[in-house]
Amino acid sequence: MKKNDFITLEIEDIGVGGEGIGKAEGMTFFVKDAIVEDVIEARITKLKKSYGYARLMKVLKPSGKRKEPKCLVARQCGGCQIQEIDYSEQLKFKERKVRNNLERIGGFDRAFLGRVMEPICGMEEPFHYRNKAQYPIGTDREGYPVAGFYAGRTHQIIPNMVCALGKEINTQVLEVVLDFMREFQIPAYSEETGRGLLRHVLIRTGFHTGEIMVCLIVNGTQIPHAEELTGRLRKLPGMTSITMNINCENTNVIMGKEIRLLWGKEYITDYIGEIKYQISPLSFYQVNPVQTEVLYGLACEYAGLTGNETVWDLYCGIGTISLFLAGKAKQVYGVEIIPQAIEDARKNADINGIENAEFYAGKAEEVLPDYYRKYETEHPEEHAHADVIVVDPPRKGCDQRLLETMVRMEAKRIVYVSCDSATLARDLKYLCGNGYEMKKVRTVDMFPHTVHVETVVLLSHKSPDSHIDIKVEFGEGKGKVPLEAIAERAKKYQPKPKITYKMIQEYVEKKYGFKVHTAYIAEVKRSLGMTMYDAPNAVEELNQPRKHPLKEKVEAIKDALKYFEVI
Ligand SMILES: C[S@@+](CC[C@H](N)C(=O)[O-])C[C@H]1O[C@@H](n2cnc3c(N)ncnc32)[C@H](O)[C@@H]1O
Repeated sequence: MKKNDFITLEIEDIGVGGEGIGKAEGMTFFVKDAIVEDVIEARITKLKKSYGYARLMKVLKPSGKRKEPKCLVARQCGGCQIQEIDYSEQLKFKERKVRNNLERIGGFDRAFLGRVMEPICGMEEPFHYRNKAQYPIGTDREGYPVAGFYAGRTHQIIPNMVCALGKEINTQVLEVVLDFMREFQIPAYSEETGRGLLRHVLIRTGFHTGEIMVCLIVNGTQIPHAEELTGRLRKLPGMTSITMNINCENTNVIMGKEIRLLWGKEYITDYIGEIKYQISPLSFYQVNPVQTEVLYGLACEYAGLTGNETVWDLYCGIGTISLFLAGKAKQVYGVEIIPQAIEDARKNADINGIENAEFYAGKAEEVLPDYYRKYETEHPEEHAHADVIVVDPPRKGCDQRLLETMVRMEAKRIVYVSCDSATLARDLKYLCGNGYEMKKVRTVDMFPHTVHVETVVLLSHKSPDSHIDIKVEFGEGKGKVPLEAIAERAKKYQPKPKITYKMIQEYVEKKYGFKVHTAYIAEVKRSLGMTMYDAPNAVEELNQPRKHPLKEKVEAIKDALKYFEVI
C-alpha cells in the first residue's frame, strides 16, 4: 500500500475527532466524514507504520446511522465534524468518549462508571442553537464580497450564509452587510495583503430577550457611509446594538481591543435562569443558552445548596455559575484570570442586586492557595473552610497546585464542570486518590454536531459521608452489651481532640523557652512520614526551598507530638 492508493474500508469505530476508523490489510485508517457501518472507497493521503489517513471518495454502502446533513457545506466547513451522524448516535458517541477516558485515564472501573454515570442531556432541537456567530468576510473569484466559515484547519473561506447551527437572523444581517459592501464598494480585508476594510461580522442574539447585536470588525478606524449601513440594519427586528471593532493587526485573533458605538446600546441583555446579563461584543458568554441552563442547573443540583454554604467558583469567567448559585448559598467567591471578565462579573452581580458574591482576578492556582495559607496562619486552630468548590477549567484542566489545595480544604462537595474529558479523568484520578469519591457523572451536549461535550461530576469528601449501621442490644447475656461497660468503652473511644500547630507551638515555648515556626512543625511531620493533609505551609514549600529546623527544635517538636499522642 502507498499514498494515493484506493482502498475499500468497512468503518468499525469513531475516533475522538469524529473521524471513521476502518482496517485494510492489517492497517488502521482514519477517514473524515466516514461513519460507523459505512462501506467506503477511500484514497490514502498519509501512511505511518501501523496506521494511516485516507480521504472519503465514495460511500459504497451507507450506514444506517448516516443522516442527510442539513447544511449544504457540512463536509467542507470546519464548524461541524459529525453532522452526518444521526443525532441519537452522536449522543452515544459522546457518552462513550467520556466513559472511555474515565476508564483509561482515570482508572475507574467500568461497572462503577455504569452506576455513577447518568444519561447524557441532549437537545430536543439540536439546530440553530448558537447565540453567537463570527463570519469572516472575503472576496470571491469575481471580486464580490462573500461571508462564510473557514474550512477545517485553514483560513480558506467557504461561502455560506445559512449555517445550520446559527440563528436564522444571521442570514439577513449578512445580506444587508454584503449588499452594502457591493453598493458602496467597501473592500473585504485580505489576510495575504493586509489590505481591505471589513474583516469579520460578529452577530449575537439574546435568547430570552430577542435583542440583536452586530459588531463589524474592521481594518481601519472608519466605515464609509456607516449611517447608511446602520439605517438598513436597524430595520431588522430586535436590532439593539451596532458597533465597530478596530483590528488593524496582522493576526489570527478576530477582535481588536477598541469598540466604537455606531448605533443603539453598547450591549445586549440576556438571562440565564433568573439572572440578567449585559453582553458586550468582547464579553465571554456561553453560546448555547438552552444547554447552559441545563448545565448550570446540574451544577446547582450537584452542589446541594441549602443556603448556609460557602462556595468557591474557580475559573468563573464572567461569574455566570457564581451568580446562578448565589441565591442558594450563603457566600460565593469567584476566581478568574481575565480582569475584564471579573469586572463584568462584579457588574452583573450589581445589576442583579446580588451582595453575597465576591470576585477575584488572578490564577485559581495562586488565589486559592494564598487564601488557604493566609487563613491557616491567621487562624491556627481553625481549618480554611469551603463547603462546596466548583471548578470549570479550560481544556487543559486544573493546575496541580490548585488540586492540592482543594484536597487540603476538604470541601464537602466538589462539582467539576469540564469541556475535556481526558484532563477531567486525570484530575479525578488525583482527587479520588486523595480523599474524594465520585458520586455522579453527567454529560451535557452543549455543541451538537461537533465532537465537543461538557461533563459535570459530583465528588463527595469521604469522611463525613461514610457511616455503618450497627444494631446493639444492651443488658446481660450472650451478644448483649452490659450497661456498666458502656461508660468505660465510651471513654476509650472518645475521639481525640485535633492537635493544632498552635498547641504544639505553645507546648514547646512553655517547656523549652523558644518559638517554633509552623513550617518547621510541618517539616518534622513530613520527616516522620505523617499525613500532610493539614500542613498550612505545604504549598509555599513547593515554590520555595524547604526550611530545615535546628536539631534542638526538631527534638522539641517531636517531644510535643509525643506529649499530644500524635506519635
Ligand atoms: C471553560 S471557561 C468557564 C467560564 C465560566 N465558568 C462559564 O461557565 O462561563 C474557563 C475560564 O477559565 C479562565 N482561566 C483560564 N486559566 C485560568 C487560571 N489559571 N485561573 C483562573 N481562571 C482561568 C478562562 O479565562 C475562562 O474564563
